[in-house]
Amino acid sequence: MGTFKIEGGHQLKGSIKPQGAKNEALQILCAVLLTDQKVTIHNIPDIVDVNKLIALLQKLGVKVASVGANAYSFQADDINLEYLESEQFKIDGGSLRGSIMIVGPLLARFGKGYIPKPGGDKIGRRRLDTHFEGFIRLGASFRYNREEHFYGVEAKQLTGTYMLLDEASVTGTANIVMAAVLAKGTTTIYNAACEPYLQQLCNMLIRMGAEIKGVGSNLLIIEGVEKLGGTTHTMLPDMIEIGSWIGLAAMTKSELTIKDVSWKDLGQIPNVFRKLGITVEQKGDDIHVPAHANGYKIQKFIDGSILTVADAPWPGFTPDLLSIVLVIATQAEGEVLVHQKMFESRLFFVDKLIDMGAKIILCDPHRATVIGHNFKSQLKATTMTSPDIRAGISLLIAALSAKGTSIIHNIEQIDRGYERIDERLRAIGAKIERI
Ligand SMILES: CC(=O)N[C@H]1[C@@H](OP(=O)(O)OP(=O)(O)OC[C@H]2O[C@@H](n3ccc(=O)[nH]c3=O)[C@H](O)[C@@H]2O)O[C@H](CO)[C@@H](O)[C@@H]1O
Ligand SMILES: C=C(OP(=O)(O)O)C(=O)O
Repeated sequence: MGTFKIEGGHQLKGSIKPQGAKNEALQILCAVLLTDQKVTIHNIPDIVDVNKLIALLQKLGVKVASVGANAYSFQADDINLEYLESEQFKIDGGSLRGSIMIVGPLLARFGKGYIPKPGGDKIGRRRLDTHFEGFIRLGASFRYNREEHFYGVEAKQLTGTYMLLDEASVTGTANIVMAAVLAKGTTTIYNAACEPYLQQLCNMLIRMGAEIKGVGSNLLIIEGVEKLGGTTHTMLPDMIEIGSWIGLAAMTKSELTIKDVSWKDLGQIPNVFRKLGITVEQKGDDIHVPAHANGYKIQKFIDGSILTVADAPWPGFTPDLLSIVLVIATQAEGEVLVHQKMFESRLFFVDKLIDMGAKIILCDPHRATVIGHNFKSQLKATTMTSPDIRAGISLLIAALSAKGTSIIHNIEQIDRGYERIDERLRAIGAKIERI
């Protein structure tokens, strides 16, 4: 178990460039299975989950070559389907969430897709019904081995159809889209997720020869094609990292510039932080957060009632930033209700913040009320364990703002989604060590 030692209470300064988006990378990497041609991908984040997926693709027979910093080419022209039936695949496929998205491309191109129960954060129930119901609608047969938690779909030929997804699942939509692009006829997907991750995936598939209408909306119409070809793709900056750095700047009263953020793809993110009282300035395509020497004040709703920040499928606010909202609210002036609607076990980490002196009432597994200190009382350093990726980064931000030296264990959770985080934070003045 890896550990960070963090000396808190220091102001940071400078600029930080976000990595390529983790959740986009996991979709895009699976899409290379849809063609026997070469696909070159730039701005791939060097993080544990993405590297695990690349290793899995290699074991499947995909030829992977480094073509520069954070850039690789992939060629899936000699796929080894036997790996899918190996014991090793059960270990590899079960070690991250993103592996679930190899199923759609494999099913569409090779007639079968298998996957063990995927890993990822333990943040509540994470069902896969949307994925498999979609494949079944396209004509696949489905089986599930309950003892081994092993899923399988098979079909000689997928056939386009109309489907209304039971929920706007991000990875579910990606998986179904990747199956439908090679199905026979027209597939209409209503209640599709439309996060920038998915827009990027659809645009890449279109460049590979797919016919997709409605990109960016919750109604996708896909005309199946026989074959897809190669392309080049560049990942967007990671919007969750961008939100994390806005929070980090505010909590540590630091002036930070977040470089090349792709403002047009940030949706509600800048405004939600503004509602928390944080100044988020647009400078070209950068975000500038000035030092909040006098703190920041949470806004109220027009009628004077307490602000609620809740998650929702895009263009709603992403659930992956709610843990960060929660931690920065602990030092704001005012109160906020954080409502995590999607996941039922993502707020339990507030215990650790309460230990550090934060005023938080966990109302139920989905809702926490935070009463900010307005920097009148500093959080106290402590020893903690990171339960999941976003709680992990939130605890790290809390530790950087706290008085004294904190220890965070289980930092593998943070490394799964944040590239060389200790090194990058040290470059802006953070006192953080990997021990
Ligand atoms: C690898 C990857 O891309 N992971 C992301 C992906 O996970 P993932 O694709 O696994 O998440 P889903 O979009 O399937 O669902 C997330 C949760 O929200 C619930 N739900 C979803 C949609 C909906 O309309 N109503 C509803 O209640 C689901 O039951 C589930 O509990 O999307 C999540 C939601 O943005 C993010 O937290 C994850 O970081
Ligand atoms: C929940 C997340 O990731 P995953 O879906 O990979 O567990 C996340 O990125 O916040």
